[in-house]
Amino acid sequence: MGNGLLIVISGPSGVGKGTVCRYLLDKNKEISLSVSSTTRAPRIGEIDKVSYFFTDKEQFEKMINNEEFLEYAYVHGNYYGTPKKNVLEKVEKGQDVLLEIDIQGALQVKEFYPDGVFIFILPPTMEELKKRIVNRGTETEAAIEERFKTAYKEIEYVFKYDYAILNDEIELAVKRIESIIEAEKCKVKRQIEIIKDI
Ligand SMILES: Nc1nc2c(ncn2[C@@H]2O[C@H](COP(=O)(O)OP(=O)(O)O)[C@@H](O)[C@H]2O)c(=O)[nH]1
Ligand SMILES: Nc1ncnc2c1ncn2[C@@H]1O[C@H](COP(=O)(O)OP(=O)(O)O)[C@@H](O)[C@H]1O
Repeated sequence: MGNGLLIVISGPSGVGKGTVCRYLLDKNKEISLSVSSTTRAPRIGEIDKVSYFFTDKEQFEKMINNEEFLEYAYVHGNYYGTPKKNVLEKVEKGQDVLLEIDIQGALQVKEFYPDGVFIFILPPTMEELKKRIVNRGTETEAAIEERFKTAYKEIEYVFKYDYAILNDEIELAVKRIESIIEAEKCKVKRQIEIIKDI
């Protein structure tokens, strides 16, 4: 059994990463989601240990010092990190693991795991992106402005990724990601053992 896929998804705030990932995971039960730790306060509807491991700055910094993170970053005034535990073990056991993380984190993952599949989600337009952040209704006006301003800088990093997915329609975006996963699994380098056995 070869390795599973380490799928990394990034994109600006409000582009629909969370929504697209939820649809993808609902339809593909074999993909496991890496739950991140964060010092951000939970939004209404978010569940501790399911949406994120919600923690405080002191605890997070302790985890950094104990090298408990695969990667971490400071985003929009808060820490976010992928707990090391499980992710690589799962991939090595052949399981596909999904990381929904920011660009700084994705670049760290790419450094030591270049075999990952790096996907960037794009909005149809910047106007639509703004509309989505505003309509989600989870952020203060200042937080919306901060996220929107950062979005312009973030989008420039699309060129560091393997794939760009336009999130115009959720179902279409999910289908595009499923096609990428399918194609990645067909790569010769991922089928060496199967090919040898023919
Ligand atoms: N580096 C890193 N970024 C993360 C992690 N978890 C979430 N993020 C990113 O942090 C950013 C802010 O996430 P969040 O507060 O949920 O806000 P949203 O993007 O507006 O939904 C997003 O770009 C997430 O992809 C993580 O474990 N590591
Ligand atoms: N393809 C889409 N078309 C219209 N609205 C969308 C689409 N994808 C997501 N949304 C909406 O945009 C808002 C932001 O989505 P969310 O998944 O929270 O983004 P992110 O995780 O990237 O910050 C939510 O209100 C969501 O319902």
